Amino acid sequence: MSETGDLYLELPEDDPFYHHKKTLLSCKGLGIKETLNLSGSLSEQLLNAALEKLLQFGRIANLDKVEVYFGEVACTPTGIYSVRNEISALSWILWLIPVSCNIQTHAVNLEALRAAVKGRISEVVGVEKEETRIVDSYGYEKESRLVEWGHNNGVKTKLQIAQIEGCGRGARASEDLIFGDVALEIPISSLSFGVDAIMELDGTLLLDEIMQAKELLRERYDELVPLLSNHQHVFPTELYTWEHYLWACELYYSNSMQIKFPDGKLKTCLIPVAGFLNHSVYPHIVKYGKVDTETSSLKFPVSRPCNKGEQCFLSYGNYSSSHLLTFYGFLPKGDNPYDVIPLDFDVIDDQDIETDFSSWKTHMLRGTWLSSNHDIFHYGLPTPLLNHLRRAHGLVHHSETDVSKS
Ligand SMILES: C[S@@+](CC[C@H](N)C(=O)[O-])C[C@H]1O[C@@H](n2cnc3c(N)ncnc32)[C@H](O)[C@@H]1O
Repeated sequence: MSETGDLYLELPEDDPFYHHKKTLLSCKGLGIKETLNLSGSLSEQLLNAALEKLLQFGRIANLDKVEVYFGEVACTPTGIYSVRNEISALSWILWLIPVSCNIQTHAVNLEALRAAVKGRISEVVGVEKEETRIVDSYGYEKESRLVEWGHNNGVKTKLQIAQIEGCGRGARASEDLIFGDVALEIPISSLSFGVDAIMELDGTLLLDEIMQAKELLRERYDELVPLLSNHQHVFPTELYTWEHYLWACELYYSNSMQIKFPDGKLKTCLIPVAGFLNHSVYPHIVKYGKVDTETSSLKFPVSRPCNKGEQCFLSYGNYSSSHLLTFYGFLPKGDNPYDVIPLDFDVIDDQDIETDFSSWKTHMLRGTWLSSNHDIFHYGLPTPLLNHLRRAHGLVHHSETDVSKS
């Protein structure tokens, strides 16, 4: 925000879908850099217009691969691409609006804009909310002991563990949470279960299970690795270490999260308490995974309100329902925008494709098998796929299919 009351929006050049997003922005009459003037006294109408422009930009800036691919056709009449995208776009806008400003009129406008964005955040999920039936709170001793261990080791949480119908255990808000509230904060020192944390489980069946599982993994590793070392050219020793093997198993057993540490390294961690958070296509927590260097902790802020007693959901990632079923053993409720079928086509021999950055090299279709709407025309064919098919049949020259020119 400048002294003149301007708010600057910019699509970062290192965005992995920069060229596609640039094209989508231009379809909306927007550039990769936009300025929003918030000076003077703004009428409600002007403020709404500013919010719409911010949202159009924010939605496109926050699209992921699948959303970019279906960008044109997926956008609903309300302008929403997906619940995940809408939540990310609105929270991106909130981070962008400065919290303070010396000039009184600008400050009033900023406050009104923040209030309007917060209003939209509360409305995003609306009737699609996931209903949660709590079976029991803190019903099991070992979960309570883990939470207690967390408290003693600097874990701060506004969540309670509960037995939830259809989800096993889950986490629910122990107080009303609004945008930006940190639902869970784990100190860097507790980002993986150490020996002392595991020893908290002493005397429980869970500890036996963990120890047995670890022993079994070690046995399997000890059996396997000597065989691999006979074929070093295929299985280089440095890749088949005990640490790498454990890492793969942790992933396999699905409770881990990929966390970026202050040294820039990505590590797979089993995070206490966070491991109780269930997944939803209408998540509360979407922005996590990087250690905050100022506090040396990992924070899980909510991006939409979660009322006291409501189950607090995380987004595990942009996974299809079949992936969630295969690797996590459950089907998410509601229409999952990541239910897509990848399509494999031969590359078309067209020189323009090499130079056109906004051309797709892989394609996909929306999978309707798990959707509540099986109507064949509900999703339609995505524009990049149609363009590819037209080019393959020589119906149109590649450059003519550029959406910005259509
Ligand atoms: C990280 S754990 C979450 C805590 C887990 N519910 C428990 O009882 O320990 C991931 C597992 O939770 C379950 N889960 C996560 N989200 C779910 C959902 N929306 N519906 C049903 N089960 C879910 C799946 O079994 C998944 O493999």
